[in-house]
Amino acid sequence: MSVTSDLTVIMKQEVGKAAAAKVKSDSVVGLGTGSTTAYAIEYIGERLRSGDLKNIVGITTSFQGEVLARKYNIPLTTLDVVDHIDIAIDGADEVDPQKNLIKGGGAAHTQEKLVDSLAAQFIVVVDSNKLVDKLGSTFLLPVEVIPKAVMPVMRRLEQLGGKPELRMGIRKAGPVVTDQGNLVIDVKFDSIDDPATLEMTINNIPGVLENGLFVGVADLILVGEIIDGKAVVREF
Ligand SMILES: O=C[C@H](O)[C@H](O)[C@H](O)COP(=O)(O)O
Repeated sequence: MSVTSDLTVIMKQEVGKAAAAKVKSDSVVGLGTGSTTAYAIEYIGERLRSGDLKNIVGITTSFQGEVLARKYNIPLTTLDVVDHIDIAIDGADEVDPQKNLIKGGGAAHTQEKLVDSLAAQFIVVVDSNKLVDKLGSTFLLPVEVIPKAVMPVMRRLEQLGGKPELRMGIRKAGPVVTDQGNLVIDVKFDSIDDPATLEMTINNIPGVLENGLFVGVADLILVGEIIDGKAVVREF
């Protein structure tokens, strides 16, 4: 492992721990997806085990989250059963200064948007590499589509100025299939000037289930940074 990736892991751990510390007893907790949230789930599990945290239930946003929650003995519920979520913790692929996000690097953005947007408080956990001045600068925008809609949606995304490509699996011959059984188109936009409009425009294309723009959803961003060789967590 390189020095850079070692530091990234430390930033992710610290920010995950800081988010887990914000969970209160007797609450419903949205559990996001990804390598940073995985640390938050682990630390929530540790707090439950030590007795520092009591009587919480989690709502997961992916198969990955479900496996981790079970591993750390976090009781789970669903949105069929509860009518509110007190706090949700989730990662992001890009965060802009207005707290708008691109998510979906793990193809989980559809369930994530459902859970994160229902939470009374949505906390985002990222390392400092995820901060951008403008969304779309470093990351492609993920769009989940039903399989039959791939070609028409790609053509429409091109008309909107994007360069779409179907997400292919790593060590899998074929496309990535989401937890809902759909496919993901990743789109490069040269400049996302109006994320709110783009989010709505893409979601209006027939066959699109959800895209990875999260505009006006996040309440608090926790950023893991390395300052003078030490990991610190900054909030905004
Ligand atoms: O679909 C995946 C999610 O949106 C993740 O929360 C996002 O990709 C960030 O993941 P990580 O913390 O692994 O960078």
